[in-house]
Amino acid sequence: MSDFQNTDQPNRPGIVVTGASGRMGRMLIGQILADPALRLVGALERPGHDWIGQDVGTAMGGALAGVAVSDDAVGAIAQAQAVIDFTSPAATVAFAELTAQARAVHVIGTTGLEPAHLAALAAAARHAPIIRAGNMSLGVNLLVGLTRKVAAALGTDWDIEVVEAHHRHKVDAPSGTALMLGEAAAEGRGAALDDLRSPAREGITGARAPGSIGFSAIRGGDVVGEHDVIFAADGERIVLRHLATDRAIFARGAIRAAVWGQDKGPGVYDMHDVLGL
Ligand SMILES: NC(=O)C1=CN([C@@H]2O[C@H](COP(=O)(O)OP(=O)(O)OC[C@H]3O[C@@H](n4cnc5c(N)ncnc54)[C@H](O)[C@@H]3O)[C@@H](O)[C@H]2O)C=CC1
Ligand SMILES: O=C(O)C1=N[C@H](C(=O)O)C[C@H](O)C1
Repeated sequence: MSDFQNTDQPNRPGIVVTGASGRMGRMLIGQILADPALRLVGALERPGHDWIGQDVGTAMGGALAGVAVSDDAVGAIAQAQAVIDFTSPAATVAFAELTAQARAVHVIGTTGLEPAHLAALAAAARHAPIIRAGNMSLGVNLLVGLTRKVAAALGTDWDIEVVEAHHRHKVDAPSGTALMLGEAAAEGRGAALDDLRSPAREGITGARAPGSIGFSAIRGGDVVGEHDVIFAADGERIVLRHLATDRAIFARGAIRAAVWGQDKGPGVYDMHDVLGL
C-alpha cells in the first residue's frame, strides 16, 4: 500500500480503477486520492499503454500517488474490495470474472453493452455484487423516475423521443443514459423498450409508428453529456432535460456505489438502489 495516501483509517475500502488514463479513469483517481476515507490500491490500463509502470499520480501530472499503473488485472483485482470500471464492453466482461473471483464489488459505468455482455455480467453477479448504470449521476437517476411517471400519465397520442449529445470521442450510440431514459418511458407505458424502440431514421422512413420511442444522437466537440426526453402531442410538448457539465458527477456516483456495495451480497444493482430512489 502507498505511503503517499492517508493511512489513519484502517477500514477504508481498497479500490482499483480500470481505464486509468481515460476521461473517467482520471476523474475517479483524482477523487479517490483526495478522499481520506478511500484507498487507491490499483490503476489498470490496457497492455501496451504508455502509462504502464508509471506512478499514476505523476502520469496524471500531479503528486506521487504510490500506485504504479499496471496491466496485471489478476494481481491488482485480487487485492481490491471494489473495482470501478469505465472502459469497453469486452474489457468489462473480463474484469467482471476477476472481480467475482475476488468477491469484490464491481461498479460498472461502461456503456454499449450488448445482450451477450449482460449475460456474462449476470453470471459474474452470482458470486459478488455488480452495480451497473449507464449514468451514475444523481440528476439523471432522478430524471429516470420522472420520465417513467410522465410516460405513465400520458397516452400514446404523446410521441416520445430521446435526444442526446456527447463529445466527438464517444463510440456508442444511443448513449447508455438515453437507453435508461427510453427504458423508463417504455416501463411507464407498461412495455419493454425492445417492443417500442423505433429503428434509426434515414431516407423514406414512413410516418412515425404510434406509441414508438425514437432516439437521436449528436456527436461533437467536448460536450460532456446532454439528454432530452421529449413528449410531443398536437399543440403542446413537454421536455425533460439533463445537462452534464462536469464528469465529476459520474465519478462521485461511482465512488458512492463502491462504498455502498461493501456490505451487499451477490446480485446486480443499479444507482436507484445506491441512492435509495
Ligand atoms: N455510467 C456513467 O455514468 C458514464 C459512463 N461512461 C462510459 O464509460 C466508458 C469510458 O468512457 P471514457 O472514460 O470517456 O472513455 P476513454 O476512452 O477516455 O477511457 C477508456 C479507457 O479504458 C482503457 N481500456 C480499454 N481497454 C482496457 C483494458 N482491457 N484494460 C484496462 N484499460 C482499458 C482505455 O485505454 C482508456 O484509457 C464509456 O463506455 C462511456 O460511455 C462515461 C461517463 C459516465
Ligand atoms: O461517453 C460518455 O462520455 C458518457 N457516457 C454515458 C452514456 O453513454 O450515457 C454517460 C454520460 O452521458 C457520458
